[in-house]
Amino acid sequence: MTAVTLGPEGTYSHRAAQAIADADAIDFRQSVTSIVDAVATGEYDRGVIPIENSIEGSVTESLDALAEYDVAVVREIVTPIKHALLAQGPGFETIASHSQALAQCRSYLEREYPDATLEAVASTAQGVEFAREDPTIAGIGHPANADNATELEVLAEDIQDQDSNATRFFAVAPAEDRSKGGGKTTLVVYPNANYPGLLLELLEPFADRDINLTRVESRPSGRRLGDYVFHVDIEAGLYEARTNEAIAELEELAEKGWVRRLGSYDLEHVVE
Ligand SMILES: O=C(O)C(=O)C[C@]1(C(=O)O)C=C[C@@H](O)C=C1
Repeated sequence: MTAVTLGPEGTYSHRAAQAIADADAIDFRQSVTSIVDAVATGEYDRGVIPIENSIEGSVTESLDALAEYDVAVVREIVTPIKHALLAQGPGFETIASHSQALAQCRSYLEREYPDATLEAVASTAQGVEFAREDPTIAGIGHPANADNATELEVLAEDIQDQDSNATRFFAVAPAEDRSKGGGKTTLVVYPNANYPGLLLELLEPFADRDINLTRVESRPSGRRLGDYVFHVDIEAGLYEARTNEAIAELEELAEKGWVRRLGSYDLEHVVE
């Protein structure tokens, strides 16, 4: 199986991807959208993208790509995120990392490096690569990025603002690999409507059947201000009658828009 994820080598996405693919069968792209695109077109069997972080919340580019492309979600992977500060030495002026990582270390950076320039780059490993090439740049990423790299020092470890920092990833697959088996299901709903109680009505079919929601996110539809697409994760599989009944009701409520079943899947924790 070939997989594609956010590169270069050494990103957290890369670490998560190793839960579903052999290390030598993983390729890299520079953005989440290009990963989802490469899976939707069948270029890869699987893609691994970050969805949500326990400190910083949704990875909005991923949600928007899931709403735009016809792909399946086939696995959820949760990993702890332990950030280190990596540089050639203490004389750096700029700290480069993924915007999510910079945000997850906000308090540490304000306290320890209030004068440093923060630069958002495509991924944590990309920032570390810049630090490897330039002594005025430090990167934030997994400490293993410094292994076998004589030019890089780990200046500080565990710099994230909460010890419990963790990120949830989805393994995405071509639409035909969509599965009904698994304890969770992801749906994307575009009601194309706006009236008092709409969101309450959309969620009631699940409450009525005792189906627990584990995530509800709204994203702008991009069509007009105040018009939303909802991302809903439920603790039930598409193999269950109650799930299909709830979705049938949801489809009636969203008759002017659409409901997409991204598939059912199981959760995997990656410890390191
Ligand atoms: O830059 C990386 O290492 C990534 O895999 C991306 C990403 C993210 O988008 O949230 C993944 C996990 C961490 O939360 C920080 C960054």
